Amino acid sequence: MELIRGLHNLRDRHRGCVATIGNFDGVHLGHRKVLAQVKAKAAELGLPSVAIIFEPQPREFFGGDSVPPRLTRFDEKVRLLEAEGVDRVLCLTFNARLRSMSAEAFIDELLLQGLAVEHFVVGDDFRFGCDRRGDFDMLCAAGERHGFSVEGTATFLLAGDRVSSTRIRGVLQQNDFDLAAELLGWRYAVTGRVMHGQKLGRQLGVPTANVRMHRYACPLRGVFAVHAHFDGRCLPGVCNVGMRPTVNGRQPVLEVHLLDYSGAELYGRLMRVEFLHFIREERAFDGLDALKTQIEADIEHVRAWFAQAGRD
Ligand SMILES: Cc1cc2nc3c(=O)[nH]c(=O)nc-3n(C[C@H](O)[C@H](O)[C@H](O)COP(=O)(O)O)c2cc1C
Ligand SMILES: Nc1ncnc2c1ncn2[C@@H]1O[C@H](COP(=O)(O)OP(=O)(O)O)[C@@H](O)[C@H]1O
Repeated sequence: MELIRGLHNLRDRHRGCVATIGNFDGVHLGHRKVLAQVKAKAAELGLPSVAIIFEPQPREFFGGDSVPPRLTRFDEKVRLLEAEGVDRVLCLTFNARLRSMSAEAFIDELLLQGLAVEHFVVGDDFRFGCDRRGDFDMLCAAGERHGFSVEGTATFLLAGDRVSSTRIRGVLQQNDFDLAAELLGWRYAVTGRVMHGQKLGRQLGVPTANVRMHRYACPLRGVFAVHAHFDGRCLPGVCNVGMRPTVNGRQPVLEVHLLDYSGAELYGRLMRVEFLHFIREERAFDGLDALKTQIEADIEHVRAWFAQAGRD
């Protein structure tokens, strides 16, 4: 798989392909259907398949309060797209320039000059270009003029509803990790480097690996039973995702206490934290003693859950 960062890195050899475009946050089953359509057509035409994505995602560029939490960071998204067998990922930087690009320029610079697409797969509700003026009909008309075909994607349903990143965020917020895994095609996890915290954990007798999160973080809050993957190992743990009101935390953190771990320092390791089961909401405690008592109870709760679920 080839990752192309930005329109300016397109070369002549990238011309001629079957492409699709979107945020692909989560690379869920709906996305996979679209990618399967792209790959099938690419195979038929003997051309490479290309997924065009944005970084940041457009709503993150516009900012404000309504920015949805991410299901996948950029590198995870690219890894999942690669696993789906896409030949190329073209990542467009969503900035002021791209934002103000007209729909006509979008077709001309990206689809015609840049990629010379022969077939374009896109949802029939897809909007593009400055102020979202471009739509499916405009793409079809451009296709007829310039000799590329355009194909709409069918809505993909599972358990009666459309599979979408928004639906999956909602399912995760309800802590239904099994349904989320079905919709995603993978078990929801957050991956990041273990960084230094306030060193309070060890003092409390409960060391916690603090995992760096994406700035548009994670849709979850609370205490969970998790599997932590690092260095090719998978260990059970208890995880808190939240603001840590008891110690006046300022921003959301994700921290994992590994049950029965006494190995090497974890700082700097890449850790993947898979969510299995919701335990409770985060709370503000009246001091560290009360917090410590609760965390000890959480650890017992999680041990009992693993024992009953037979999952560790
Ligand atoms: C299982 C678990 C549950 C936690 N629950 C809460 C909570 O309800 N409220 C809170 O303020 N902090 C909670 N914490 C976070 C602790 O405040 C945190 O682990 C402690 O401050 C250590 O931070 P450090 O890793 O930066 O040293 C929890 C931590 C763990 C491991
Ligand atoms: N069972 C464990 N679970 C998580 N981290 C552990 C465990 N045992 C030792 N550690 C180490 O302790 C560190 C966390 O200790 P802590 O006092 O909470 O420091 P910090 O505030 O820097 O996270 C981890 O990054 C890891 O290197």
